[in-house]
Amino acid sequence: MAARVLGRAGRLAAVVRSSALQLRLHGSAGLRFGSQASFFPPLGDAMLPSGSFNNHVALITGGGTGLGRAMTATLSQLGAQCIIASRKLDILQRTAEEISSQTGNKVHAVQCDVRDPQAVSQCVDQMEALTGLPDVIINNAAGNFVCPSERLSPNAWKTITDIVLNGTAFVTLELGKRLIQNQKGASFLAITTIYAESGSGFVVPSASAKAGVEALYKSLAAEWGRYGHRFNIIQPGPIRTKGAFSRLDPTGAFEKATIDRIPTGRLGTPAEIANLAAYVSSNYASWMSGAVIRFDGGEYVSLAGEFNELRSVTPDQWKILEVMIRNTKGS
Ligand SMILES: CCCCCCCCC/C=C/C=C/C(=O)SCCNC(=O)CCNC(=O)[C@H](O)C(C)(C)COP(=O)(O)OP(=O)(O)OC[C@H]1O[C@@H](n2cnc3c(N)ncnc32)[C@H](O)[C@@H]1OP(=O)(O)O
Ligand SMILES: NC(=O)C1=CN([C@@H]2O[C@H](COP(=O)(O)OP(=O)(O)OC[C@H]3O[C@@H](n4cnc5c(N)ncnc54)[C@H](OP(=O)(O)O)[C@@H]3O)[C@@H](O)[C@H]2O)C=CC1
Repeated sequence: MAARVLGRAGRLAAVVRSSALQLRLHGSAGLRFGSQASFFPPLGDAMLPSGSFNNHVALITGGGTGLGRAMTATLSQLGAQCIIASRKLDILQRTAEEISSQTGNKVHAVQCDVRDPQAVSQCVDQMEALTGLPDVIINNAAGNFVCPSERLSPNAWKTITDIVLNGTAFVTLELGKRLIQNQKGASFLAITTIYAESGSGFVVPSASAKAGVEALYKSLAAEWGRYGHRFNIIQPGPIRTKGAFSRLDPTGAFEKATIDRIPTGRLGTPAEIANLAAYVSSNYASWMSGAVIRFDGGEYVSLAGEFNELRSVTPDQWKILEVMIRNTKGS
């Protein structure tokens, strides 16, 4: 009897080993990762009641493209007057016109390189003249690319950390000081990433800078509540944008493996993060400050758990593994 069980167990161990190998080579074995996505359909409509941002002014850095554009569209649809700011004025203007014509609410385009504190100050001057100081600030602008750290030049390091950490700090401090002077409250939101928490090889300047942004926002949440300011952080998982995917997965080789490890079986969508950003920035979230919200379909915990690859073990294989485990006597 024992020999029979051990024989079956040996065969099963070979099957399990070979499944794990297949999984590593081809991305899926046993349970099909990805089929579960049908349980988690992305919804595209604005979630908050219409008019939630009436009489609100929102500044979105990097609002001309990708996730910033989606956040701008949602806030504008909900009644906000938006200002989008980044380096490329032509792209900003095109986005501003498209969104304004769809929502009927004005979107202003303001050129600003967030690495330059003087440019940031001028951008805020321009904004004050156009709309007055904002109620909502979303620090979304970023730069990134995958690169082995030993290939990074000092200027490559400086470029990313200047956009992400210094840029966020310059925008936040400039607006914070003026808001305080005017005794006006505001919601500040920073878009970071899940690896701000874990760190990650091959995007080390971005990981370091995003971790700094999180420390900045958590610190100011504690310090500036007394001025009526809330500070929150959203850590997105992978959401397809040209800006991110062309610099982080230029050949598309990692997309399938990425989706396979996401428990909800799919990438996020710009509209989903826009809804979350709108909620966090709205008065419905007026008690939320200092929060770090991971929004990644479960990717972070999936990457973290040492045994998570056992998802590829089938129910029949589990029966045999259980027998093997139960038959173990002593240590
Ligand atoms: C599904 C598959 C998985 C993939 C997706 C998973 C995503 C999950 C987590 C995602 C996190 C995402 C975080 C993000 O931040 S994405 C945002 C990406 N968007 C952008 O980066 C937009 C803006 N970017 C840019 O403008 C440029 O890319 C830039 C390089 C960041 C800045 O441009 P600019 O100021 O013009 O700088 P340059 O003069 O071109 O370069 C400055 C120095 O950097 C060096 N350098 C540039 N590119 C590279 C590279 N690819 N490798 C190495 N070094 C690089 C450049 O050489 C300069 O240094 P110097 O030569 O020493 O002067
Ligand atoms: N997409 C994803 O999977 C994920 C994205 N994120 C984060 O989401 C945010 C948006 O990224 P995403 O939409 O994907 O990528 P995009 O490249 O579309 O967005 C980045 C924006 O930052 C602006 N920007 C870059 N450098 C500067 C600068 N020096 N001054 C002002 N603006 C600048 C760019 O505009 P311009 O070139 O005109 O300056 C661009 O609009 C980023 O913070 C990113 O780190 C985090 C995790 C996952």
